Amino acid sequence: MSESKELHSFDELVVKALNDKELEEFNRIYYGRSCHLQLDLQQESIAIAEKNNFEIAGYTFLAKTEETRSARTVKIGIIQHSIVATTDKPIREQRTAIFDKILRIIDAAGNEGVNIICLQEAWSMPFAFCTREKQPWCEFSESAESGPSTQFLRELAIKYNMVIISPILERDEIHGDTIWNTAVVISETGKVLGKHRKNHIPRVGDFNESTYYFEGNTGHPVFETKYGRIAINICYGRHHPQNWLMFGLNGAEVVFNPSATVAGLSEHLWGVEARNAAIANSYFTCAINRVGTEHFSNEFTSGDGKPAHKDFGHFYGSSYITAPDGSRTPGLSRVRDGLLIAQLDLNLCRQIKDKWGFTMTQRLDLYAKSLNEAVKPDYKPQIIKDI
Ligand SMILES: NC(=O)NCCC(=O)O
Repeated sequence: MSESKELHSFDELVVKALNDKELEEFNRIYYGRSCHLQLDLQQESIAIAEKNNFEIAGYTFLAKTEETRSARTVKIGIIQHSIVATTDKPIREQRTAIFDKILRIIDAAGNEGVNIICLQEAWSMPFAFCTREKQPWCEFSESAESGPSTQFLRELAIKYNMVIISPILERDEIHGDTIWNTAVVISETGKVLGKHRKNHIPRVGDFNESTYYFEGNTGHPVFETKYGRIAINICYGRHHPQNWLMFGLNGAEVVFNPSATVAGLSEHLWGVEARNAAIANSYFTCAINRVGTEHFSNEFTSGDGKPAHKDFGHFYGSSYITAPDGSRTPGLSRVRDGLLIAQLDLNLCRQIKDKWGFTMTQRLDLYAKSLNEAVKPDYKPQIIKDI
């Protein structure tokens, strides 16, 4: 299906199909709130979005007023975008074209006073891992501490007093020139606060990422920023509840899920996993997917019986944000670049822990013991047979 024939947006489909009363019921049952609380956006931001052809949307999540704690209001931004130059162009040209696009979107976010922003997985390059070719794609890899993406974003972080999460293809020159799929956290002072390397690497369909990099070795770090405690669960890690759990155990209040995933594979899972993680762990989650179809010069196959092809399929965008109570924003478009902003009160995390008690009742001690047994070579699964 060509891009123009792609469904524009799941939410648009629903809004078109339902009358006002039905839509209110749909929103209540499906999104956990009868109407979405819109965030008033500045005219200037809307103008930047129109001029540069990206969608901009903003929503609010409220928490109860507490007597002993003041509200901890923070504005979160997530960005989905397509690549700009074709994948046969020189690397610097491809990267600079993406930087130019992202600059405009971050300008709009800065204008909105966004405090923390996250880009999509491997945002500064095409998602070329489907090809299994090492050249030229490995050349997009860069130092997390001082590479072109970090240098570019560091200036914007300072300019807008914004924490920026930059998921890139990392080259670790100190440790054997190894390549990693890494999210770099840049603080509002422009300092690299730290990084997290993708824990779970897919081996499904055209996602041939294990050809390029290995499972991450950075554990489950939570970054204590000026605006709140944040973590990053990179793409395929969202299928693993334990990965989400560990970020929660380390105290995350917002977990970002920068992703790259395609329509044929995962779209029916997309609305479920990050949302479920928010519910199970009483934190906010931000699911971010890239958008568009990326074409490559040489055809490839992935041992899945599909005929050889030159594109990955359609990255369906649809980025969204979920609160700890399970309510969520509508998704961004399936076909357009977009900036989604949410104003949240982080106090909601503890309020939901108090209400539902999931962190209290999760029986970590029980599971720690059971898992310890289950990984032993002589483990006998606990099955009771009717014999
Ligand atoms: N980038 C990535 O990990 N994609 C895997 C496919 C999926 O998780 O939907």
